[in-house]
Amino acid sequence: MRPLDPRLLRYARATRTYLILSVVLGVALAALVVAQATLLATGITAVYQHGADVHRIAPTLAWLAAVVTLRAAVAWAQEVTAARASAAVKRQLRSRLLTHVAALGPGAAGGSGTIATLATRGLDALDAYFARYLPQLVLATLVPVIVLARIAPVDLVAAGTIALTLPLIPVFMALVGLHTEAANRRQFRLLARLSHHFLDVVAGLPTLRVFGRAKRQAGIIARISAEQRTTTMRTLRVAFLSSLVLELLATLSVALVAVGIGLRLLDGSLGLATALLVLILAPEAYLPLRQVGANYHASAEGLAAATEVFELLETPARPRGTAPADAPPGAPPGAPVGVASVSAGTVRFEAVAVRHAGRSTASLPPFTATVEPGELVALTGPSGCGKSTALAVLLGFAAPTSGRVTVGGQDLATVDPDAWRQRVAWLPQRPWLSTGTIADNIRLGAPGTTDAAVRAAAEQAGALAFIDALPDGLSTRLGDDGAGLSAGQRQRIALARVFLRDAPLVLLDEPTANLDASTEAGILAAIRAHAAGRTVIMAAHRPSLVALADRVIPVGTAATPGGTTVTSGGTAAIPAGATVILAGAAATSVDAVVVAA
Ligand SMILES: Nc1ncnc2c1ncn2[C@@H]1O[C@H](COP(=O)(O)OP(=O)(O)OP(=O)(O)O)[C@@H](O)[C@H]1O
Repeated sequence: MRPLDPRLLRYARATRTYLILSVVLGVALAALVVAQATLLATGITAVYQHGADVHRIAPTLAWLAAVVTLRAAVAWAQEVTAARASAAVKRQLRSRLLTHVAALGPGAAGGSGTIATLATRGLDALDAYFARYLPQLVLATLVPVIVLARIAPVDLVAAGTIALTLPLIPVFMALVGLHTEAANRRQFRLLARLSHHFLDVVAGLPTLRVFGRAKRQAGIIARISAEQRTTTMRTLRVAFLSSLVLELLATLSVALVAVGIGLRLLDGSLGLATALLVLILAPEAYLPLRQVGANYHASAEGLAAATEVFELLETPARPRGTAPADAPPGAPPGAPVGVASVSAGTVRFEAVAVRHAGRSTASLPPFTATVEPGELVALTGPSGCGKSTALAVLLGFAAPTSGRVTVGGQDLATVDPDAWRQRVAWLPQRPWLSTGTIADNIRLGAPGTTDAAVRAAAEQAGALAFIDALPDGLSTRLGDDGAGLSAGQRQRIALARVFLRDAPLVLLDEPTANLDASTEAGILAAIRAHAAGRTVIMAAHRPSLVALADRVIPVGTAATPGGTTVTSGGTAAIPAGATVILAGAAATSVDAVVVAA
């Protein structure tokens, strides 16, 4: 483990200021240590030689009191800057982590449990690194140099002894460090795995209980916990042993200096004041190095977590939102491209294919389609053919492996994804609701809208009747992910969210999947009304939903370029010898296939 990971300076600017302050305070502290030792040696020698003459030693005592007070003040300043720096660094790293995880998109960042552990407990462990390890590291480089500079002119032998023995401590520390870095990372990974698994089990507890697997999961958690305990104990063992070795080394070194001084005092080749000065200063030279060793282990966990954060930050997000090198003149490479021109344009999938990492087959086979502004289209096809994936590409959650999507003639890959998403409203297949009130949930995509508008959107989505029946109406607080609502109710709240957001492009993934026929009829009419002046693309299975569309676009095998798409309610002439594939929901809405002689 490097004592100071340069990435910490890059990703957390607060580190830089803190390091500069630490060095300034470190120099002040080292100078005060030397001053204190000098004053002590002078004072003790004066008392020894002239007796306790208050007048003679009063100035020394006054200076000593001043130095001690100053030393305390510098130590206090060190603590305060360390605590502030630690808080600032954690805030900067957390915010970068969350922004980057959002940019990576769903499922791309190693699991929610891992990220939650990293962002909370993991980064919190950086406190020890900033508050204890880094200041000591700065002192460990400054104090020995300043102490040696003070001792060398008065006692070269002692200075030589210290200079020879001091490097042994960092050498041993490096040896120990080689061993502990891997152990600490392993320990942290185990902790992240434990959190991830725990979160997963808690979320799936009802299912696990019904299928009789809850005990087994408890067993797995117990096993991971035991592994984590063993690793922690191993790390602690190394920590304690290395502290012992470092203490021993420092004590022996000071003893060596002391014996040398004693012998030279006896034969009269060394004065009492000098001997005292060296004796007081020698342990101070070793102290910060010993402290670095002792604090190394406490801080290693935080640094291991920070390393994991850096690795995550260095996972490249999809290159969306930046202009490619061959962008048209006026758009410098890497510059985000505005969305004004693309917001209301034609959406064109040009042979867009998606293959997720680790999958042998394409999630979306080459898909070509054009959706004109103001159209309401249904993407149809058998389950798993790639309808949701096509929507994910439009949302910027999945990157095309080949082909491209253009909106208003502009490649979506060159558009700033956040700005683009502001023009989009989305109803996912499994809508997510946050803890908070129903009104907060509906307002998610349109913050600041009035209560009346929220009510109107809820009514449009057929949700107002059941919301009003709840004790607190729109102010009813929901549990985790909408706990306390039925699937159909959750869906309608999510739909109200879409209706409230005034977006020119609306993406709906099976918007009526969980609704009964009569509720569905109302929702279909509401979708139709909302579609006026907007482009709506729906992933659809149900015939009623497919029938609502102006046009049906098959996804998957039927969507071969050059094929014939039959508009809802229309007819098509199919050339002789052509293969006819009636895919998914489209097949159910075909009234007749007449084969001409
Ligand atoms: N994040 C992912 N990682 C790996 N494979 C994925 C991922 N998302 C989807 N797939 C795969 O891509 C294929 C298409 O999935 P998609 O959800 O787009 O289908 P769909 O047509 O919307 O299906 P349904 O009608 O059942 O909702 C599936 O085989 C699925 O397993």
